[in-house]
Amino acid sequence: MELIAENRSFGGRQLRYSHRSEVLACDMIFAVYLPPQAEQGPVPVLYWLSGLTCTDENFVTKAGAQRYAAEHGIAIVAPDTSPRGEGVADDPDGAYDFGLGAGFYVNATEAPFAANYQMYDYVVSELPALVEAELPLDPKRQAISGHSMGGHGALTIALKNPGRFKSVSAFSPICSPLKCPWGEKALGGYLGDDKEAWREYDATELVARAEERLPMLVDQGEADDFLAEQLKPELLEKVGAAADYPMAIRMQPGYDHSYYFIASFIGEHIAFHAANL
Ligand SMILES: N[C@@H](CCC(=O)N[C@@H](CSC=O)C(=O)NCC(=O)O)C(=O)O
Repeated sequence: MELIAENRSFGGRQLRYSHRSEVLACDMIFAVYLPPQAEQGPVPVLYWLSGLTCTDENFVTKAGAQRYAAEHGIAIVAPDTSPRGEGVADDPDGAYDFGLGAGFYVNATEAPFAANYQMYDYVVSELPALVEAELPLDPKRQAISGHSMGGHGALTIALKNPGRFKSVSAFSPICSPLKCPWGEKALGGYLGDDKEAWREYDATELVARAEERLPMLVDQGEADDFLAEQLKPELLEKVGAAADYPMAIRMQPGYDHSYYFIASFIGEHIAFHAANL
């Protein structure tokens, strides 16, 4: 991997790398924040998955997470949200909710997307192996979080990999892609018409059959324009209660879907992960 940008931040380093992804069959860019504690030895790591239209940069420049990551001695790895580059298939109409910037953290099986859109394997396997080999990260202390499409990614990846993460959190996650327009479009496009395959990437389905009980924190703004149609935290809450899965779902009055919301609570999310790492 090649270092392409570096900025000192809260005593640590905000880094940006490019690399060739074999899994995605394209060049990729990702961001890493290393707290000052990483100078002394391996530190725990939080993976952050961003939402629709984002690159690795939205979270890094807007969330204000570095202050809290430095305070708690946690590294943050923030990948891009889809494969990139010439030849990578996109939404035929250039829509923002499918294709580039909208990989949904699944392994596509449908042509032409299957050639590059393997974001689940990229986030679960290829990227962690790369950063663990090159940077002072402790693979035994991992957590995962994300926003909207990335909240769906964080919840599903944590639930599908018991024993891997110490905690999971999400801001405004798409709680059931099986039951919302964003999810129906993306899972249909990447996985085809067989909804059995979709169930493997739906947090409500995965909570219902989960064996592990992972500390889980979800924040959702009550003034979020996407809340009723796309996000539906009530579905996650209902299945969590039925499965006796302990989760904190906090409705936050007045907050919308933006990074102003994320920046307001990212400190609490990082403290939550720090307490479990
Ligand atoms: N219509 C909007 C939708 C894009 C949007 O709101 N993206 C969110 C994530 S939504 C769910 O995954 C986001 O994080 N945007 C980036 C940002 O920096 O705010 C549009 O295209 O404008």
